[in-house]
Amino acid sequence: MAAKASISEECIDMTTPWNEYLSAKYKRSFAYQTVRNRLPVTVTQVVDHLSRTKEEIAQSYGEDAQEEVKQVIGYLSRLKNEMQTNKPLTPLSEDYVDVELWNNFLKKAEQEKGRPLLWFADEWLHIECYLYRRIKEGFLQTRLLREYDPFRHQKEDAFTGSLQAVSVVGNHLLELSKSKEADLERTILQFLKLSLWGNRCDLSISGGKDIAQVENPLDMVSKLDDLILANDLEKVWAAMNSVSSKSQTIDIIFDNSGYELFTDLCLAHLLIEFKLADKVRFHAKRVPWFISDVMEHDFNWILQEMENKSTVPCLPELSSKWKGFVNSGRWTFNAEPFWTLPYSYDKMKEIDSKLYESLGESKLLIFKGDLNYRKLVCEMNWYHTEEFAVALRGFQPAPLVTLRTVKADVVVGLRAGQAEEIAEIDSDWLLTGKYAVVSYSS
Ligand SMILES: O=P(O)(O)OC[C@H]1O[C@](O)(CO)[C@@H](O)[C@@H]1O
Repeated sequence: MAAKASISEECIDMTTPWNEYLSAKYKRSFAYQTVRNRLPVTVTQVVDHLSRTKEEIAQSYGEDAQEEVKQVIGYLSRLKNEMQTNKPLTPLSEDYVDVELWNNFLKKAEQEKGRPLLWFADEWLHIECYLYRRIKEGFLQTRLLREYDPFRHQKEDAFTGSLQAVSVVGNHLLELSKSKEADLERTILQFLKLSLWGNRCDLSISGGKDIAQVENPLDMVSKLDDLILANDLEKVWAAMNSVSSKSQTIDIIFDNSGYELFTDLCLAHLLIEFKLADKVRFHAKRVPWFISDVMEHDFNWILQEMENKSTVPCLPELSSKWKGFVNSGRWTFNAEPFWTLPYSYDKMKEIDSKLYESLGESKLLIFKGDLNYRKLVCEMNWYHTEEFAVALRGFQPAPLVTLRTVKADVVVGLRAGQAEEIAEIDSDWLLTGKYAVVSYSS
């Protein structure tokens, strides 16, 4: 079959049919809005940022970096054009750890479809992941900017803009961990909710605009329970509180930097302090991803930034504690390439059996955020009443939970009639992060 070129030929004026994969080919879907409007804006913002900061970049990376910035800008402009004109997805070419895996994926998809993948014809998950990986490729084509993260400044601003909320949560955490009378279950549930609602603060949904936690988060989370549409928090607590014969390791698969990362680390702190885990393994991204996702430098930066913030006394204290967790191996940081491949998690066993087996050693896997959710439920337009365990399609290396605010039009595990009731009062309910789901499966 020949690859069609124009978007108007490719796209159908309808919503996504039930039990189909989400795709920009359905014009009345969030996938379409994203590929048509939101992703080009993301690319433009990177271009603007590079143009604005090329002198600063040259100061840090050397004079030759100015030319390389121009080269990346040219590359990104061509990439945007490819997307906007529905061109075929081309193989990756630069030398990098995941190139073969990505190219195998693209080749296999082409064989199956009898044509290359197209921006407006194929699965949204694959397309959106591919865009972020191509942005990385623009930098890989340079000599000096291979490791440059064009979203780093936004991620750092997001944390600095949330300092007030960070300080409230940080003080509360220190009080609780020093208190002899803290109610373990209540405390863990509260911090699970802080980490859940921390996922509202992501830069990809806000189109990269400043997003910070400004409300008092302790007041906020106590009022939001009605907005958790599927709520397995009690089961999560039971899983954490159990003594597993396998291990006392808990894994957190990170989503965003900034305030959300801070809340995840607070939760990890309590897991160690309250002896619910003897080790917490973090999993993050190896390449700049969905604007605000955590990378190793973001993790290191937040610990350092906290150490330097002597105006907020709880932060240096927490930083020193957390650096201690890292140095003693009770916290480990991993950035496996699988997390920035396009695959949904039902494919992990086949594509990265080592990672699957390693996750299998865990007492509990905590998946943060919307994209992890999309990958868990294979990004299919399931009926909203479908069971979470069914949507996982066999992905169950260990007991797992998703802490996700709803920012894409896929959600499962609701009771009959619930989706219709919410849609009646809030037509955008799937897209704004106002609602959340906490779904557990063992
Ligand atoms: O940071 P999160 O929670 O994974 O969200 C990523 C966001 O990016 C999107 O994928 C759209 O670009 C949304 O579906 C989602 O809201």
